Amino acid sequence: MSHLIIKDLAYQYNATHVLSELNLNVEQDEIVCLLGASGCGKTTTLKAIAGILQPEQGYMSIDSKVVNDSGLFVAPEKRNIGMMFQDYALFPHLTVSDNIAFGLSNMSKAQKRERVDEMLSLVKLDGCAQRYPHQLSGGQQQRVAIARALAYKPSLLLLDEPFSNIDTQVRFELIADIRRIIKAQQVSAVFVTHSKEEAFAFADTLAVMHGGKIAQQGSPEQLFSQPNSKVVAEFLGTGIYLTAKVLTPTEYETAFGVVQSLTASNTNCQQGQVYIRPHHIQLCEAAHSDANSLTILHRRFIGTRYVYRINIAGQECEVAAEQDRVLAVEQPVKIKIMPHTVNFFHD
Ligand SMILES: Nc1ncnc2c1ncn2[C@@H]1O[C@H](COP(=O)(O)OP(=O)(O)OP(=O)(O)O)[C@@H](O)[C@H]1O
Repeated sequence: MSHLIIKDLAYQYNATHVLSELNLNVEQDEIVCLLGASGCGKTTTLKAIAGILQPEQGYMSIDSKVVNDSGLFVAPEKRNIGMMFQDYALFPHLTVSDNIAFGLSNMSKAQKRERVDEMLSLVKLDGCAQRYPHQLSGGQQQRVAIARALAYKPSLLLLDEPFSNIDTQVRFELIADIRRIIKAQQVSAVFVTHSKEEAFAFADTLAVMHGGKIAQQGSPEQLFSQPNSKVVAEFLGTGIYLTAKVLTPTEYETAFGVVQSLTASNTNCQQGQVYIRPHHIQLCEAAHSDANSLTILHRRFIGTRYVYRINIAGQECEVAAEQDRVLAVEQPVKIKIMPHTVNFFHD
């Protein structure tokens, strides 16, 4: 049985539908990331889960307890949810220790101290109990925020862009740490970001939102290699579309040769488009310029190698060259599409 179940959720702001027919499942101990373009409804979904917003319709249960249904709405404070937001939201006038203890009611002083010490050790801030938030780095403040959110053992944790204020250099270290902390506490979590890199690093499962719904939910690998729509394919990474004719379940004819797929498609369509990601395209030198060759528009050094900007079928993309060869701008080149699990979308 899933820990969080959302069925057919709808919400509107001032008669504008923001969420409609939204379905989402979060398993016990699972971290699900809501991912999507700005304004697609991620924060609204979190607020609906928290009970800060009352949905127009829909069913929702948390840990087998129904919190939303027709004629039923459970108040936020009765949902046993922990929250963590991008701006830390720590109380500036309280010490780290008092911030963590803030939500702990119905506990003796000794129990509170024990729980705070346990949380400080979990987030590796043992020596910082008496400091104030302004005496901590951004990453340390987020560790306090997660300690506070987890201190009263919530049933579900909601995180809204918790890493967006953190310096890029330490961000991925913090992401790995907070993931470890959440896993150690065996709590289910819903995390919101617009960064797919953060989503890949933090979540077990991604749920890509589009048009107020979940367009697809699955593992990062599944969504990246088998997107169910162009929206999901494009959101998870750049690529180009090539007009394609289905020759066999594993072969697609394009203007750049036959593209081999490593998995068989079960489409009945003959005609459509294949979405090719840059890392499946290889550039090779062309002896001379002809109708089938392309031209390098720009060359960029990225530390370990060069990437080249070319225009393929009217779409610009950056691709790597064969082996370690260095190619020149305006040099004629050909492309080779490597065999891979091809994403085919019918017309
Ligand atoms: N209080 C509000 N009143 C009216 N419209 C709102 C309100 N809050 C959000 N919206 C609108 O609802 C839509 C969804 O907003 P939401 O904040 O959920 O998106 P989001 O996916 O979290 O975006 P972002 O990634 O930019 O934070 C947007 O079009 C937004 O302008």
